[in-house]
Amino acid sequence: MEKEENKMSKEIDLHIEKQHLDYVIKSIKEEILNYINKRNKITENLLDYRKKVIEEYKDDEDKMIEYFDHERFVQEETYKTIDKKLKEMAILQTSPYFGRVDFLDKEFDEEDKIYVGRFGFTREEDYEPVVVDWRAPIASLFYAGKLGETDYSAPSGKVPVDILNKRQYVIKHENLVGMFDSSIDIKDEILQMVLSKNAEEKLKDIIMTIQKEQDEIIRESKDKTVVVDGVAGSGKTTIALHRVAYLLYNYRKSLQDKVVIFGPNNVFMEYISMVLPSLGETGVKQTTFTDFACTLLGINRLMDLGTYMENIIGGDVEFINEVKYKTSLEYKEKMDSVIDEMNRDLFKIKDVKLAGQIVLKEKEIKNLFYEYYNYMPLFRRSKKIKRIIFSKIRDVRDELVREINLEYKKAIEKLSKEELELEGSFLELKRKIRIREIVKEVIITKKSLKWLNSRDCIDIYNDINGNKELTIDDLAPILYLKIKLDGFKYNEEVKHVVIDEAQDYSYLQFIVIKELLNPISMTVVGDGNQRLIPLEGKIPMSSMSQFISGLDVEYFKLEKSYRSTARIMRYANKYLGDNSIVPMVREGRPVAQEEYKSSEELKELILSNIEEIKERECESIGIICKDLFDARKVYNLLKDKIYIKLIDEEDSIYKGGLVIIPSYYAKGLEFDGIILVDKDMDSEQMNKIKYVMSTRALHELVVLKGK
Ligand SMILES: Nc1ncnc2c1ncn2[C@@H]1O[C@H](COP(=O)(O)OP(=O)(O)OP(=O)(O)O)[C@@H](O)[C@H]1O
Repeated sequence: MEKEENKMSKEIDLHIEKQHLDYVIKSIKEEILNYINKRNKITENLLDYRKKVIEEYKDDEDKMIEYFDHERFVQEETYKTIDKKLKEMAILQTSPYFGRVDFLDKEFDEEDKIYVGRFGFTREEDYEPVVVDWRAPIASLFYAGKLGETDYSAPSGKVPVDILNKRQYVIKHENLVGMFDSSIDIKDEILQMVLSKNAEEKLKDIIMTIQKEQDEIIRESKDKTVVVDGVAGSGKTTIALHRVAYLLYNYRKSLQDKVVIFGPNNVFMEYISMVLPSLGETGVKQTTFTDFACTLLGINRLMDLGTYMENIIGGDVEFINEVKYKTSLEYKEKMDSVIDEMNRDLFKIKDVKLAGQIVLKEKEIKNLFYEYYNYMPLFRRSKKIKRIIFSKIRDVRDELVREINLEYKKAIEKLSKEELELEGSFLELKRKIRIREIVKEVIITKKSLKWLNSRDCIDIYNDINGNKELTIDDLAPILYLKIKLDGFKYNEEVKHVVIDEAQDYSYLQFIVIKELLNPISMTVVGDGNQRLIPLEGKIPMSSMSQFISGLDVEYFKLEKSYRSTARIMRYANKYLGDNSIVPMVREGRPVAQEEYKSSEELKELILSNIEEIKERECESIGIICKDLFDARKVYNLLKDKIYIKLIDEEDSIYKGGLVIIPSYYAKGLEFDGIILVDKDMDSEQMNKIKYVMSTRALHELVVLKGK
């Protein structure tokens, strides 16, 4: 009986939900028409107005040009908003929402409910939203842990509520395909479904299944700098991008076009390029530190990432030691001491003379350098002081010329008419010669001021660096010199900076980003265990607040991987000497381990494993080798047997399917199945690489070990 009743009530519920969905979709469709009409109206109005203007100003070309400029601006601005709204509604129309929260508003003692979707939707004549944007403050109730008493942060302050129920929907092509109620964790069932799917070519958004610990980071206040240390696959990149979407939605006026994202390489930048557009956000600058710095510095020759990583992975001791040194705090101190020394000694200050006359005394110049303009960066100061000296030289020159002219005037005044006829032109010539001499003296004095010329910071750095080929580690120190010596500034306003794979950043990289871009806050995500670049001591990102001032830093940890199965994570953890139990959503197949003795055996093993993995419906398979040298060898073994793509340079684009990739380009990417070619001895460095390699796998991991 009870069962019957339950079934009945479920059916009624489903019916009500279906009706609600129909209502929402109908409303969206009406609103779309409404907006299209609006668009047409605006075009009509603009055309009418244009006609009038053409009539009025037909003889005034300037006015016409001015009008068309203005019209284009008005059109662009109005269409931008309307088009954005239309795009959002077109997406909402097929799947308007994915969640619902029923709650008691404790302030008004009133029951209420919200439907949460990818974008917000309110009918034009209404105030109450039909669908609430997932980024709106109240939508946080959907992502908050359990049912019961809690609150959310509204602009007016915290609002206490009692969550009564949460429901999650799967809506596809306007149809309600599934519906789940939950009293504990609403997202479990859907999460299982999402995670068991195959990897896609590009990273995707996770708005339907954001977890509580992730949501807290995404919704952290805009002035907080969040530093997230999370295991591989815990969603760090995804969270960072969702945080950007969240911040832009809630603080659009102050943040639009003022967010910069730094990623590790261009393969990765391409891989993440769809997340923000799918969340309706454009205009976010996405770059790598290398591209950013090289453009600013005008550097076009730099050791490429491949060669750099090969040197490290190949165990080039001298190179590795240099990397360690250049990324250390000690190197920053070295730059500081170079700057101090230049401040003290670069300019050998002396009296400036013109035609034997002192223009400016050494003491006066020193005073300008070390007292009056001491607050300025050295080369800005020297330029300023040079301008002052030049102007003083001009004064002295003018005075000397004035004296000569006066002397000449007096001399000719003394002459009689006859004498003037005889000597006048001679005296004039003499005057001109003397003036010319003064001009020559001015040129000499100006030339003698070479000691005041500033030096190019890249040249200064090349001297320090022994003119070696520049690598990525040299970019931050050069920028640092430019900031401190030239007073170099970035010419666009930036309010928020995201740094992904931040475990690889050096002290100076963080410092330079902060000083150049001067953001109010940052989102910094990384995983100490994935640092492939050698390092002495702790990774800088974990102590950011100690060496960077002016940021309100909050540290977070994420320990659950959503990418890999529990078995893959347990296997990968062994490379770190970590046997901790990993809480995981799915157990997965066992990790396969096989040995090979020759290239021929390796080839056969790879081919048979590809077959098997494909049979289990994995679509993307990555064969990961430690470096490019190995990757090329494996590629040559396979290329005549199967269609396979080698990712061998930073500009290669990953498009899913079957690829061979060196470990350092695979950072941040993921594949349904991974075949890990392991032919090296275990060392701390190699183990980290193997950790990165194995954690790229979602469902299957095969390790082929060379004997
Ligand atoms: N809450 C979630 N719901 C569904 N999928 C999720 C969730 N969190 C993360 N994922 C998925 O887990 C995978 C890993 O996410 P992501 O690449 O952001 O992790 P990461 O921590 O940056 O990894 P890595 O350290 O390897 O760079 C992605 O496929 C992402 O979509």
